[in-house]
Amino acid sequence: MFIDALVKEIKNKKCNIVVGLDPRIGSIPEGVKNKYFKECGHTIKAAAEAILEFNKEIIDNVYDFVPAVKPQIAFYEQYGVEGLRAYMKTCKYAKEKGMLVIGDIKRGDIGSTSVAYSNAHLGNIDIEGTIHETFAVDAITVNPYMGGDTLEEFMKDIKEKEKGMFVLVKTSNKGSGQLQDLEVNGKKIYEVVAGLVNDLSQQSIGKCGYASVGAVVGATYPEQSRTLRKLMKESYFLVPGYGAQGATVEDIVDCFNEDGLGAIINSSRGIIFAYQKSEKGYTAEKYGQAARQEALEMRDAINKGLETVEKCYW
Ligand SMILES: O=c1ccn([C@@H]2O[C@H](COP(=O)(O)O)[C@@H](O)[C@H]2O)c(=O)[nH]1
Repeated sequence: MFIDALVKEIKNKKCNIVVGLDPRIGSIPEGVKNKYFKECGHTIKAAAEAILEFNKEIIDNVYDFVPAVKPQIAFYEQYGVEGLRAYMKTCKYAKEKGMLVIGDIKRGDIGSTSVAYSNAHLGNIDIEGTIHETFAVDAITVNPYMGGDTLEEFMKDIKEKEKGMFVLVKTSNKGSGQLQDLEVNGKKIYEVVAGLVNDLSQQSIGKCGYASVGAVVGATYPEQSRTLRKLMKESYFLVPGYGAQGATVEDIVDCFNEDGLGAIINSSRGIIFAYQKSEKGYTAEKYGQAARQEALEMRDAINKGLETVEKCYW
C-alpha cells in the first residue's frame, strides 16, 4: 500500500520532509537556462528542458535522505505539452532514485470525470485492451469541494493500484478561512471534510496503521491542525506552508501523533531556491548543494522539535 511504502521510507531515512518541486523559470540559475536558451532560443521547449535539468540536480542532492517529492503540476502545465513532458520525466526520475512522488494536482469533479482524473494520475488508460500509463504517480492531492462522491471515485485505484490521495481539508493560504472555517450545524466546514476523509481512510488502512487516504493541513494554522489531528487519527497529513509561507517547527509539531508519525512537512521554494540565500554563502553554481543543505537543516530542525515534545519516532 502507498502508506506502508511512505512510512517505511520515512522511518528508514529518519526524515519527515517532502521537497516541493515547483520550478519557476525566473529563479532557475542563469547557467542552467542559458545553455538551453542558446540551443533553442527563448522557447517553451528550452524552458521545459531547463526545468527538467534543474529538477534532476535537486533530486540528485536529496534522494538519499528525503522520502518524497511533491511536484505542483501548475508549474509544468503553464508550459503546455513540453511542460507536462518535463513533469512526467521529473516524476519518473524521482521514482528511479527510490523516492515517492506526490503529484500536487488538486483535482476532483463529478464521479465519471474523477474516474478520468484517476486514470490519468493514479492508474492507467485502456485503449481497446492495450494499457498505457500517462502521469501516474504514487499519490495525488484532491479537492473535496464537490462532495464525497467525487472523492470515492479515486478509491478504486487507491486500493487496486496501491496509490494514495491527500484531500484538501484546511489549506495554508490567507483566504482559507473564508469558506473552510464557516460553520454548518455547529461544525466548521474543515471539520465536515475531515469527517469525509476519516470515513474514506477506514477503507485504506495499511499494515503500518495509517491510511492511504490522507489530508492536506496547512502549517500556517496550528490551532486547527490540533483539532484535525484528533478527527483523523489514521490519516497522514501532508503539511504545506513551512518556510516560505512563514510557518516554523513549533507550528507543525502537533500535526504529528504521539507515536511520532502522521505528518510529512513540505517546503518548496525554501529548499529548491535556497541558493538565493546569499547570506548563507550559497552560490548559483552549487544550487543543488544549497538545496541539500537547506533540506538537511529542515530535517534536523523538525526532528529536534519533535524530540522536545517527546514525539520523535527514532
Ligand atoms: O494548502 C496548501 C495546499 C498546497 N500548497 C502547495 O504547497 C506548495 C508550497 O510551496 P512553498 O514554496 O513551500 O510555499 C505549493 O506547491 C502550493 O501549491 C500550499 O502551499 N498550501
